[in-house]
Formats: sequence, structure tokens, C-alpha cells
Amino acid sequence: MEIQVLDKTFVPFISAERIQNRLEEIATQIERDMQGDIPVFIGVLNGSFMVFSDLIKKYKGDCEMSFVKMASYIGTQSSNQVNQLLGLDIDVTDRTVVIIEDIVDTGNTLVALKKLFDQQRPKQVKICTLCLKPEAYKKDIPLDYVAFEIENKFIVGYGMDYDKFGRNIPEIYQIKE
Ligand SMILES: O=P(O)(O)OC[C@H]1O[C@H](OP(=O)(O)OP(=O)(O)O)[C@H](O)[C@@H]1O
Ligand SMILES: Nc1nc2[nH]cnc2c(=O)[nH]1
Repeated sequence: MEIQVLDKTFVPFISAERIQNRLEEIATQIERDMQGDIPVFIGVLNGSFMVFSDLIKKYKGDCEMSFVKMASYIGTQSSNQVNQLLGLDIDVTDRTVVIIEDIVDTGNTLVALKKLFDQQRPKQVKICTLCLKPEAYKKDIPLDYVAFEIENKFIVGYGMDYDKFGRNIPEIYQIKE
């Protein structure tokens, strides 16, 4: 069923069930990769709040967590300028950091995040994203955990907004063109 968010129409794209199944697999993969390390999960607000919450509930090992807040998108377009709105409140020196994103698109946000974390000399920084748009992503930062590779079209729901609306939709919708 199509939905309307503000002036745009969206069609169903990734169901809540598919999201949960992939997050289960990724949580298991991260646990296996940690090899005794206690990771610090970092959620990138606002968009990652749902994926962060669901993923961390599926992670069985010990972990710490915190959030940073970055913003680059205006409407359906990347602004090419990433602003840090809320900084890091945890010392990640010598720690394994797992950054959790809802989506990697141009990668501009990721570059800003990587810079922010590398300043603190962590042991390693792993990147986890629910969605990746491979056609749009032209940066060379490797992505460690990708739940869904998607085409280069705007999506909404499951934490992701269109002009501040639609974040509360429990599954992902794609723009109808
Ligand atoms: O790879 P990029 O082109 O940088 O796009 C990805 C970023 O865009 C969205 O955030 P946004 O800036 O819209 O802020 P939000 O999380 O508050 O929605 C999303 O949550 C990612 O952080
Ligand atoms: N809501 C939303 N935010 C994004 N940020 C980068 N790409 C997207 C997208 O497709 N949808």
C-alpha cells in the first residue's frame, strides 16, 4: 500500500520482518568479530535510533553505548555539509568502536564521523549501516556490516525522515517516481 509523507508518495520497500532478520544476522556477526573485546556502540542521531535500539537488543555480549548527532540532509538532498550537533561524551581511546548508521548515501557523514573518532585513537572503528546506496557512495572508508544494499532512491521510515516526518513508520518505504 502506498503512503503519503508531506507532498511525496512512497511505496513499501523493506518489511519490518526482513529488517529484524538481517539485524539478527548482523548482531551475531559482530559478536563473532569482537573476539573478547567489549565494543562501544555509537548511534548516529537522529536517523539511527530505531536500528540502534533493535540491533543492540539482539547483541548478547557485554557492550557500552553512546550517541553523536550529525545532520547533512535537507529534504531529499544531501547538503554536502555535515554539522556535528552533539559530540562524543565517552573516551574511546584504545576501544573498539562500532558506529551504527541508518543509511550511508554520499558518505559525507561517514567521513566526518571517521575524522571525529580517529582523533581519539581508538583501537579500531567498525562501520555498521542498515542501508547502503552503492551507486552514491564514492568514499574509500570500508563498511564492515551492511544489512541492505539499495538503489539510489530516497527512502523513509524506520528512523529515516522526509523533512522531519516519517521517522515513526516501522518499516522502510521508497519514493515513488
Ligand atoms: O552518506 P550521507 O549522504 O552523508 O547521508 C547519510 C546520513 O543522512 C542521514 O542523516 P541526516 O543528515 O538526514 O540527519 P538525521 O539522521 O537527523 O536524519 C542519515 O541518518 C545519515 O547519517
Ligand atoms: N530519509 C533519508 N535520509 C537519507 N540520508 C541519506 N540518504 C537518505 C535517504 O534515502 N532517506
